[in-house]
Amino acid sequence: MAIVLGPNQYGKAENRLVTVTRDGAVHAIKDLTVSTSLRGDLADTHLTGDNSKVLATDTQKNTVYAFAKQAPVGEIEDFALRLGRHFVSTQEAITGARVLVDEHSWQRIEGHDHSFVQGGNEKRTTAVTVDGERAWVVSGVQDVVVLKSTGSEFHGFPRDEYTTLQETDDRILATSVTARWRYQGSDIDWAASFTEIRRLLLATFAAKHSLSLQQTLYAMGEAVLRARPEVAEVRLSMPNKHHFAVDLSPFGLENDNEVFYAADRPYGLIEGSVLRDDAEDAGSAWYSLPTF
Ligand SMILES: O=c1[nH]c(=O)c2[nH]c(=O)[nH]c2[nH]1
Repeated sequence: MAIVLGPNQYGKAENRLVTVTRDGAVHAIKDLTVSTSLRGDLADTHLTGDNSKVLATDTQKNTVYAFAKQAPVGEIEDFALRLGRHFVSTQEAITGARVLVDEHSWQRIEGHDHSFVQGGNEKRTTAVTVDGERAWVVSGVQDVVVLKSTGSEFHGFPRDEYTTLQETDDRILATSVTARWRYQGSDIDWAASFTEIRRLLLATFAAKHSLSLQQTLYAMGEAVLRARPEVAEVRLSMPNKHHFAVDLSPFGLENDNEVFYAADRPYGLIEGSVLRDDAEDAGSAWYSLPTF
């Protein structure tokens, strides 16, 4: 038996980067969390401690900030591609890079040139994988909390000796959508694509009469794939944020689907992928991404 080194990568995780673009008195900000990971001929440092091929994680961090100064950050996909290609093309031992960027949302305070309000927890995300000459882009949106107060049913499920859930033809449906979509190619109008995909996801959640959150999940992915040829696959992770109608009968009151207990845990967790059956292969696009 021999013991060998398996897959490995290393980098600087969660660099917090904020840029201010000064267009006269009117400023724009970008608030990003950037993680870099490099792969390649890295056995020496693991086996002997020889670091001659190890571009320090501190250097990777510095590169993120220097790149933000040297050219406009632009769309997160472009920024991640620039960084990933830089590491692979300038370090002989480095054959692959993974760059994750989360963009935190800020909105201008109405009428103000340089004051902003944070737009909640929602994040726009990208995960760029560079492997030699090839690159994969998986972008997404995280923690988009949505709720519909009707248009959702759940019934027809099996009843065994442990089943207590009542069937319902009218319930609240609420979830926090995390979606990631894999692009085919990298010559894409990232901003327009993101805006439209986010709109399609929300419009479908709202419009689809739901018989299960699973059905809603599939419909959301399908809507994106039907409308956006640049997307090969959509992965969705959607916690079912249960809202239970409160039993008001002890107080002599009827609850006509108006008063709910919003449970925070446990929650159903519905996850799935919707994809084209002729999509180009995913390579290492999803490798070590925090999706199922
Ligand atoms: O949309 C739903 N899907 C389920 O699988 C499920 N299970 C459950 O208890 N409630 C729900 N709702």
